[in-house]
Amino acid sequence: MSAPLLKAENLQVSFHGVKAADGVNMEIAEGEFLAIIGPNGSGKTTFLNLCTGYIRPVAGEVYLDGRPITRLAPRTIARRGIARAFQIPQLFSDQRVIDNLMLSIAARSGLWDALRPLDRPQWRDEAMALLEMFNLASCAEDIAMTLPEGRRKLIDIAIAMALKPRLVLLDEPTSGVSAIERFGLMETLMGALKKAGVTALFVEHDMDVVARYADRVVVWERGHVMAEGKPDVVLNDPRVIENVVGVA
Ligand SMILES: Nc1ncnc2c1ncn2[C@@H]1O[C@H](COP(=O)(O)OP(=O)(O)OP(=O)(O)O)[C@@H](O)[C@H]1O
Repeated sequence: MSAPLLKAENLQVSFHGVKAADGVNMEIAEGEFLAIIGPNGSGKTTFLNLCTGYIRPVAGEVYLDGRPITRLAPRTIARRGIARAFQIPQLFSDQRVIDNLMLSIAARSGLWDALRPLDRPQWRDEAMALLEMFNLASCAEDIAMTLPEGRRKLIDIAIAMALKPRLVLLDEPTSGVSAIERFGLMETLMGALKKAGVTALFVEHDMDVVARYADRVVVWERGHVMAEGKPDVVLNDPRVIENVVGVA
């Protein structure tokens, strides 16, 4: 079996005595779509922060392709191939969608400066290709804040894809999106990631979304993994139903 793309080993971190990571061990294989579920405050977002360098553990390691990344800066981790989209989309809301994309591409290439034009043909072409990936080409000229939350979430993920990641971490991709829009959003999102060959780890509270889109599920409880496996098995585990599914 090939080495995992990402591996976490015995991660530990506390905030004011609360163990937000209490011996986290988990792996994700290349190409996998992995869902993280768990009650509020169980440490799911903390885990994403540990994987992306936003916080550092007091013990434990995170490995990407077998190399430790635990104490690297967020920018360095992003360059190594882990991109992230947040629960609340991190967009320049008063800018056009295409500008949001071009800014990210320009920042990645290290060529952006405020005194030179942002709209360059090669950045525009790449931005349009990213928007097309997520069926967003028709809103390229729209101001980001005028779009519904589902589209804003997709734009945020398209921006994350500008980093050409191998792994994307998605914190609640369907939160704030209506039940009607949710499956359309996930269909577009997961279809695009699969086509691009990108591995995905997503935190999710909607168990129907998890059941449909996750290859595997890990269940968080008080800072560690309490169960994992195929969605149809895990989501029917009485312990998971009692602690997570029943309260989601
Ligand atoms: N930067 C921080 N400073 C202080 N406490 C924090 C910080 N980050 C997380 N915590 C605490 O750590 C615990 C785990 O929080 P975390 O946000 O990781 O949980 P979660 O499972 O993502 O919750 P939710 O489902 O509500 O988003 C909580 O008690 C939270 O208050």
